[in-house]
Amino acid sequence: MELHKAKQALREDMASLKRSYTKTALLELSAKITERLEETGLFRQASCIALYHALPGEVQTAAFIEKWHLKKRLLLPVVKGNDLQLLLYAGKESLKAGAFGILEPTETCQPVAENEIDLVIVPGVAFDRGRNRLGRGKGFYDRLLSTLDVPKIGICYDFQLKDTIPVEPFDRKMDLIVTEKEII
Ligand SMILES: Nc1nc2c(c(=O)[nH]1)N(C=O)[C@@H](CNc1ccc(C(=O)N[C@@H](CCC(=O)O)C(=O)O)cc1)CN2
Ligand SMILES: Nc1ncnc2c1ncn2[C@@H]1O[C@H](COP(=O)(O)OP(=O)(O)OP(=O)(O)O)[C@@H](O)[C@H]1O
Repeated sequence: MELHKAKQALREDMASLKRSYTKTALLELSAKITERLEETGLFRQASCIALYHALPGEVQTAAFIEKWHLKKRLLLPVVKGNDLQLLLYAGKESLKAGAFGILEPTETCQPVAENEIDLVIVPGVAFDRGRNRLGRGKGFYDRLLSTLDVPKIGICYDFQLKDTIPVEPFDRKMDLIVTEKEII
């Protein structure tokens, strides 16, 4: 299927672009991105926020999570079969490496009712100016977001932001995209 191939090609382009940045450079950009995120009304007004623990190459969130987790309720995803479950983050000791090596909350962490979630912060491989998102191609976030009627903010590096990306009917648009250079 053409669209599928175009998505795959874009994922490969992004992977090689990311390799041209050092870990330190990406950490500095991540700090700028999360500073901008903190200034948005959606973030300031939210008290219960679903976030993610980053993989290398994604916008890094570890410092941000530590900064905010005593001030707001933060949820992190756990891969359960084909779905993501969101559990309440309860400090570093409550995390362990799960599917794909991502730090995930353990079983001791509490689930939170969907209607209590105020905001979802979403990772992505690429985004576009129409606020579309391209993920890793497993549909985890597409499925999660299709059942959550909650504002979504995509965070990415400026080099991950394209004019347009391939979109399929099940892809969910973001309400906002935050990069180190702009908010869309
Ligand atoms: N930080 C972070 N957490 C997340 C996601 C994410 O994209 N980023 N997810 C969003 O879905 C879920 C996990 N899904 C993932 C899906 C694929 C890969 C991954 O590494 N894929 C490899 C290919 C490996 C394979 O095919 O087995 C790759 O992309 O190179 C990682 C996470 C939940 N947590
Ligand atoms: N709401 C949904 N319900 C069931 N399956 C879905 C849904 N959304 C997407 N999928 C399936 O997930 C697969 C992957 O979709 P896509 O390539 O858009 O993933 P992605 O958005 O890049 O990845 P991810 O959401 O994991 O970050 C698609 O083939 C599609 O069949």
